[in-house]
Amino acid sequence: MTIGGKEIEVMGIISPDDFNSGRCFQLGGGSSAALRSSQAVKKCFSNPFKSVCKLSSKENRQKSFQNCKPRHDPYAPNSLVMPRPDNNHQWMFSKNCFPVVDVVIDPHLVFHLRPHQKEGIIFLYECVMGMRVNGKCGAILADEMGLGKTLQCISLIWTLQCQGPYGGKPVIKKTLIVSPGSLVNNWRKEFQKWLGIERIKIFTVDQDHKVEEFTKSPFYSVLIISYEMLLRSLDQIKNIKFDLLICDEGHRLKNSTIKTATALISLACEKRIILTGTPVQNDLQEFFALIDFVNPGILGSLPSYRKIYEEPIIKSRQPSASEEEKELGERRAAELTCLTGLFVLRRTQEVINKYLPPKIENVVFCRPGALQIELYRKLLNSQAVRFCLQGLLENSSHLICIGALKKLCNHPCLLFSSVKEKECSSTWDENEERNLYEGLINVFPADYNPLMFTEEESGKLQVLSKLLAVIHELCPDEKVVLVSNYTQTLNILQEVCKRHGYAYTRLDGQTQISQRQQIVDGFNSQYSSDFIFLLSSKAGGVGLNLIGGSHLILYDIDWNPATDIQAMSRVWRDGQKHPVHIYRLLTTGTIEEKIYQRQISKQGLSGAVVDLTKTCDHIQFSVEELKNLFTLHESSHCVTHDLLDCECTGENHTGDSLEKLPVFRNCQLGTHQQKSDSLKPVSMSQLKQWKHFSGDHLNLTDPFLERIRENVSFFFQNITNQTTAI
Ligand SMILES: Nc1ncnc2c1ncn2[C@@H]1O[C@H](COP(=O)(O)OP(=O)(O)OP(=O)(O)O)[C@@H](O)[C@H]1O
Ligand SMILES: [Mg+2]
Repeated sequence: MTIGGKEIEVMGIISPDDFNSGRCFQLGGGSSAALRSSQAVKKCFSNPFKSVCKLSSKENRQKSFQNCKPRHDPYAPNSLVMPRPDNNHQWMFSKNCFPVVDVVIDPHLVFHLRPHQKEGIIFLYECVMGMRVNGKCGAILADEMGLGKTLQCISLIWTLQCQGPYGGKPVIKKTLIVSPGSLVNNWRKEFQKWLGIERIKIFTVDQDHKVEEFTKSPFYSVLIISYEMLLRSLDQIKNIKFDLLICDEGHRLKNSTIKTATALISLACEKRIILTGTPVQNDLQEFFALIDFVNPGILGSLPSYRKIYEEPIIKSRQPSASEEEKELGERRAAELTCLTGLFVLRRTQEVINKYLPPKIENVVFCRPGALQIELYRKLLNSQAVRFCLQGLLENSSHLICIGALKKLCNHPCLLFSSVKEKECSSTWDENEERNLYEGLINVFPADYNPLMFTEEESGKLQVLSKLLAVIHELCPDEKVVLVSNYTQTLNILQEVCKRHGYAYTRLDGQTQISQRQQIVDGFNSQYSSDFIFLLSSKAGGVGLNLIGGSHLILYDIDWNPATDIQAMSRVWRDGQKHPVHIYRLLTTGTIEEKIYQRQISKQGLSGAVVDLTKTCDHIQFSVEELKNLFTLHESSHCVTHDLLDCECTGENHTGDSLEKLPVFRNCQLGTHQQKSDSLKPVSMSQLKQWKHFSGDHLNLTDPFLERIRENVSFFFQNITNQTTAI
């Protein structure tokens, strides 16, 4: 037949089943199962006599086979033995027909491993050995935060470096680990923690230790480098033959056009592992980039992936989708999950809950101070806000208004400084900030000095100050991690520490990368005298272990729930000895409550909001939404509670424990594989199940909350691992 001027010949018929699942489009046109190495494999022709001839001397052959013993006893109790390769794998990879030898994880490591880590190591081993997907050696380990992805990788590296299934010959010689700058030394520490300093020689790149040193020395087998440094040393790195590449916090590779991604893609190494605590399936395009990075070509080209998977899946989710479209989308999503599930592994925090102490999570609604309320009203009445609500201003002007309100919630002195700064700026006259700040200065006392700020001026600061005092008094051995998104706010918090004489340490974007681990270690050490760790969530939210602290206070809220949840996970981790107390401070009735509601409502969960790189700039607001954002609720104890349709009057509503309720993730691949996922914020209905009470409630059993109740209008509380709660 002729279609569009082209002559077409029908060569065969695709079964509806193969078409609907999308299998007919995959490599070789077979089923996805054909990708598994256990199925028929293609192997380039090689001379079948070559290897036999080489070993033709019986003596030689026997000699070399005699040495082929497992490095550790596979039959010892509790031994962790890797799966043996099947016949096809042996046919593909066994050089010189060496006998198959058991690969056994070092018992020294096995002793420490949690069950999920043992499974994870087997999974990684099978992936990088090409035993799960024929001819592909990549994996994504997307376990939630704190599950010990580092230890799983270290176990893999140590094993592959000393052992292999064919004649016991090591599989890898050199490994490249790329991580965010602040985690480079954490990797070094973890290597030392689990393997000591003798077993494996690792090299970390920094200002004083250049890649050349690694290249010249035969001792080192592992190179750890930050993403930034990698770009600078790419030429040298390209000249080194790495056998294994690990990208920590690798979700940053989700955009294949950014420099770091193109640099890493250009490396020849085919055994590639991405580590990330962030769910990877929230955006189908980004998902493709990550999958294509670890296993290039497995999903075909980007245009064909779009046509076969992305478009039908997205179409099927539209309310207007026909039954047929829905069915096709679901089948394609199922096929994609099935295919990628072979080399993507994600376990949730629940698997380590039982090893962790109780976690007491509080959302604390702080009453704003009088000056805050007055300034808030003034800002809402400004011309800039009014123009925003009429849709009259430029696209981004609402962001300026939101920024000002958020600053005010943290402390009025921050707003004062911004106004003063702008007054001096040359662009002030044309700037819409002028419309926003007009007349604001008059609300401040005439002699207002931002450096002499008081705690009473900010509801949250007052609560914070009391909270620190009660922790210091009741738990003198315990420490606090104090988190903010803003350096300026951290300055204020630091000043509060100084005024009260609390010893503190600080990590923010300006902290030298080389010093970061030292600061973290200092704080975690039992000998440290620091009481407070001031942390910028943008600089240190991901990957850090701050188990020295058992109280974590989130001073401000981010649009992106993932930023907050990442920060909150820094203390409730393996190794934590004390019950963990988390306090999330919000100013009652203000924009902070609105942002919180957005985090936990359906709307906030749409799209890829659980992605750390997404900021407020990505959010589109309708005029209706802006109206809601720019409203101050002065008479409510808690607007969030008002929205819950809860019948209680704030009289200690003891909800069910959150643990009983499933928490669902927002996964673009559909509902069929949704699982509990703690990176996703609680939903409105789950929050309703939390214990909650107004600040006026009489019987507060929590001594910490008791001390701050005067400035608090409402609390929500949830305890995880309550059975062991102290
Ligand atoms: N089996 C174990 N026993 C005791 N401690 C462990 C074990 N596994 C990991 N840890 C410790 O738990 C902490 C968290 O581990 P790690 O930093 O590897 O988490 P992660 O999965 O990379 O989390 P994130 O996504 O936040 O980076 C580390 O201090 C690590 O030493
Ligand atoms: Mg990590």
